[in-house]
Amino acid sequence: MALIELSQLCKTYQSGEQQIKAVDHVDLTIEAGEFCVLAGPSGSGKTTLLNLIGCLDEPTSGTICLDGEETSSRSVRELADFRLHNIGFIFQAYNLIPVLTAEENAAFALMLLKIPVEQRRQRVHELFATLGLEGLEKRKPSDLSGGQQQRVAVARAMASSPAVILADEPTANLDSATSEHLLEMMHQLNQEQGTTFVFSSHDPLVINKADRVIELHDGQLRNDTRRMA
Ligand SMILES: Nc1ncnc2c1ncn2[C@@H]1O[C@H](COP(=O)(O)OP(=O)(O)OP(=O)(O)O)[C@@H](O)[C@H]1O
Repeated sequence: MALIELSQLCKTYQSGEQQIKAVDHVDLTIEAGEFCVLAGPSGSGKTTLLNLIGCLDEPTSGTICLDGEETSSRSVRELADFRLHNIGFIFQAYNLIPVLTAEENAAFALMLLKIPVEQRRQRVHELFATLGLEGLEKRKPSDLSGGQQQRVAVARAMASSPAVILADEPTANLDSATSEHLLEMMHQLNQEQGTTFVFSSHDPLVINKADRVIELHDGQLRNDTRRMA
């Protein structure tokens, strides 16, 4: 069974008199364990599609099946619960909570999942070691560099070991060395833990690292290329 199955998916925005087809009849299947990127020029619908997959937005028409179940059959509460248990989201602007420390931000989903405090600390400790964030646990986001904030956002997305991580332009605000390091860590998590990654990006670094490149153009799926390992 496919992890993500999109069928004739559409999202149309109304902008004044104009209708914008941000996602236009997309059929797409993503299996568990894939490391893939939604590529395409600015405005091609990458973020919109990622938000639809992540249940952060609702389609105008068409269906989204996650783990065999249609999202439209779930209530808002069930969707939020599904998201909490199964999906990690890395936002382009990190979206860390400014009043919380790095470790509190990373443990946020674990807190919502009511994981005991010692287990939360242990998990965040492991992730911070993997992501090279040791010593930064007590810092607030404003006292971290862009790359460090991005890695805290990755730790937050990884903390509950979700089946899938959706990452919107994860390298957009990072220098190339930091981007490469981050991608290498994500690839390692994909290989070792089987976590599915879906990126949106037009960064060649991300596109070259992905095992599958799904190209969008004006909201439509143009090309879908798999690379042999
Ligand atoms: N909330 C919105 N209201 C109206 N139009 C929108 C909205 N969100 C996105 N759009 C439009 O939908 C289209 C797709 O936008 P989207 O952000 O998904 O593209 P993208 O490929 O992620 O672009 P970028 O690479 O610049 O982030 C664009 O024409 C955009 O202007």
